[in-house]
Amino acid sequence: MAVVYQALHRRVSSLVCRLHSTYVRKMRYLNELKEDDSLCRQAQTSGTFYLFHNLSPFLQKVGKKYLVPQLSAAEMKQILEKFQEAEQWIEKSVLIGCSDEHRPQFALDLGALEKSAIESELQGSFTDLRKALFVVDGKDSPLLASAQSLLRWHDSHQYCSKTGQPTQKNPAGSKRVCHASGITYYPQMSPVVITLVSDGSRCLLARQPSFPPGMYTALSGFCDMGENVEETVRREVAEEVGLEVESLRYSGSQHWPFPSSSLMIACHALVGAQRNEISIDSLELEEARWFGLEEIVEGLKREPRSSKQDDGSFLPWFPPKQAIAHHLIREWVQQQSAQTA
Ligand SMILES: NC(=O)c1ccc[n+]([C@@H]2O[C@H](COP(=O)([O-])OP(=O)(O)OC[C@H]3O[C@@H](n4cnc5c(N)ncnc54)[C@H](O)[C@@H]3O)[C@@H](O)[C@H]2O)c1
Ligand SMILES: [Mg+2]
Repeated sequence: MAVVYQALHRRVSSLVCRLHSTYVRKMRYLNELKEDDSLCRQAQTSGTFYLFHNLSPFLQKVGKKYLVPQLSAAEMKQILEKFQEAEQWIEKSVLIGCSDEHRPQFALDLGALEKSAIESELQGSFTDLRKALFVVDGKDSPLLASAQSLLRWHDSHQYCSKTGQPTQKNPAGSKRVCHASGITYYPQMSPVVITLVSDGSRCLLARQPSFPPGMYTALSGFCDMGENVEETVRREVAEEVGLEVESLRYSGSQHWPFPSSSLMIACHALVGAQRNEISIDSLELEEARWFGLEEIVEGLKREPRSSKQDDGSFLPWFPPKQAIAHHLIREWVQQQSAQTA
């Protein structure tokens, strides 16, 4: 009876869904896959798979382009049959999206297999995510970033933190359950604010000692428990550069996979033009300083490689367009240019 009811429910849902836009249908379908384990198991057999090896995504270089191949379940089966360690591989996959035609997309980490053997079988290479995000087509970057974050979360949540017993993932990978304690764990992200501080005519960028030479970016910091976004912005700016924010404006947000999974919340903040003396927290920052419009415009044109000078020093350059810091800096340029026009 339950099976008949479920089938009927799906049929009614699909009829209702046809009345909705492609986007709404897609989101409803993905949600169903997360909630309905048998539907998700079926979907695995008709889905496509993005591959990772110890969290590095699989890429194929074709000419000058780096492609992110998606393999069908049949192709996966054919390849993985050759590897003993790959038994029950499909159960380890996690749902990461679906095409407009409702072909589900999964991600799978093949870290249990020998990397070079699987690379030669697949004719491509597993590439560090920090490199991969910046060489693949723009539409593939967010997918790789969120897939890696989800795979990382599963890898580090295999045991219940209360009982120490193994946790089990659902087929979609949208949660893990400890059957001993009954606790359900959901994938987690850390909220982080990123703030471009301006004093009205200049903006403030900083460097941490671990940054590549010459790179400056906006101030960032993890939200503390109980804080709202405004409080984190004010605290981080006070802690890191000793300034008091007078007003702030939300700009946008981005999922960021480094060092694990963060939700970057980007804001513009204003400090008083008379109260703009920087005093840096030298435990976190190596340098922080004000940049004028011209210097920012020049810096945006520069690439890391072209920033090195003959004497070995580096001219300032800023994060690439894949990072939300880049958009904050561009927005500031537009705003300043409009003011001075
Ligand atoms: N996408 C972008 O444009 C962009 C730009 C700048 C920074 N970021 C990201 O923002 C993140 C945070 O910036 P930050 O390093 O200046 O933060 P931060 O100023 O809060 O300092 C980091 C320190 O905070 C502590 N901390 C508190 N909660 C933490 C948590 N949940 N996870 C890890 N550490 C925690 C740790 O001691 C850590 O060393 C960085 O990891 C970086 O990857 C992204
Ligand atoms: Mg910081």
